[in-house]
Amino acid sequence: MTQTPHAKPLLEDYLNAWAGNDPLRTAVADTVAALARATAEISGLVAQGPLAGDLAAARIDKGGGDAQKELDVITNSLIQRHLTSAPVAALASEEADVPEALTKGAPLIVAIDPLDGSSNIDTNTSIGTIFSVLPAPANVDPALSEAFLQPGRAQLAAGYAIYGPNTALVLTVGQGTAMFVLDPATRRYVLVFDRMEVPPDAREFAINMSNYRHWDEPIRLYIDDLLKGQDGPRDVDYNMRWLAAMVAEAHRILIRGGVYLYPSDARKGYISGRLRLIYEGNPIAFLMEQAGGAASNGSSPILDLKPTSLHQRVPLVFGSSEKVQRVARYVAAPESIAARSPLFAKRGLFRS
Ligand SMILES: O=P(O)(O)OC[C@H]1O[C@](O)(COP(=O)(O)O)[C@@H](O)[C@@H]1O
Ligand SMILES: [Mg+2]
Ligand SMILES: [Mg+2]
Repeated sequence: MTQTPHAKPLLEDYLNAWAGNDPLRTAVADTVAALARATAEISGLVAQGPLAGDLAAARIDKGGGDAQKELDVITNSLIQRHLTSAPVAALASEEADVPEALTKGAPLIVAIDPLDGSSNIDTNTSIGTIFSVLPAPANVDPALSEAFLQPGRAQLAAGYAIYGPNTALVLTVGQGTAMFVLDPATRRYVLVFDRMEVPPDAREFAINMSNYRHWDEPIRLYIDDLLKGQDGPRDVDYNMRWLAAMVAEAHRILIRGGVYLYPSDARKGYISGRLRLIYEGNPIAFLMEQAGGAASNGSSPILDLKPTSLHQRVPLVFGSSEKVQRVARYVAAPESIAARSPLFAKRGLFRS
């Protein structure tokens, strides 16, 4: 007798099992399913590359490193179109100054980075989409920016799609971080990992080293100590990666561990780093915490921050919790770092 292989759960199965008969959860499940359909369509477009036109063509340069590309605009309107049939009252996007009103009276609002890693579009390297699902607040018009100024802990779901050699969707609805892969044959997302866990002891860091001279002293000292490898306080050699798309770094860290840093620096426009709190920092932080990792602005957990404006930037450190905590110790103790002598370089606070 031949055995029928167990069908692998689809994203919809996972969402339905989680939602049960709960109306709010069902709304979240429907919204995530709509976002997933949007990312599957984006994946098809990205796979065509230059055959789909000049997706990297420049649109407007908004400054602070945010040059808008053709694909930023296309993905933004595509996601908006998919969300019109979901229970979403308003959509905020990196690509729009103010939120867009969608379905009146709907219980949810969504914030997105429709295309993360725009500088990778024409190089055939990984890019992604990031999303954050929040409750529509009771007393504020959901289409106002104020509606989105909720701490990351209020998120009901968050995730990203990564368009790499395969397309994966990584999601949390607050019961761990799950990973789905888009089956190219069926165009459905299939569950691959139910509960991802950031491996605690990877020896990899991700930071844009070209900004070294612009960083504050604690970040320079932290990275200096990693670079010293076996001869320094960490006692082991580290490897460095920089993929220029945060989703790709987050994906690697969820699978292999390590730490990502985009700190504030002295360049014009980078006083609070580069990443946006509401639709980049918060969803990634939720995914990291749900996978046993952590995310901070160098001192406080990202999810505890109360946003003050829709497109607010935030210094961002995420990955294994032990590494995120160590960065915070460097940031909290600049005097002792400045005071340390070569004698103490291999012992004490910075070795722990
Ligand atoms: O070019 P830089 O400064 O290293 O920045 C790379 C960073 O910028 C980002 O691409 C910003 O995202 P967008 O492409 O959505 O603007 C991050 O994902 C990435 O980590
Ligand atoms: Mg981005
Ligand atoms: Mg973007």
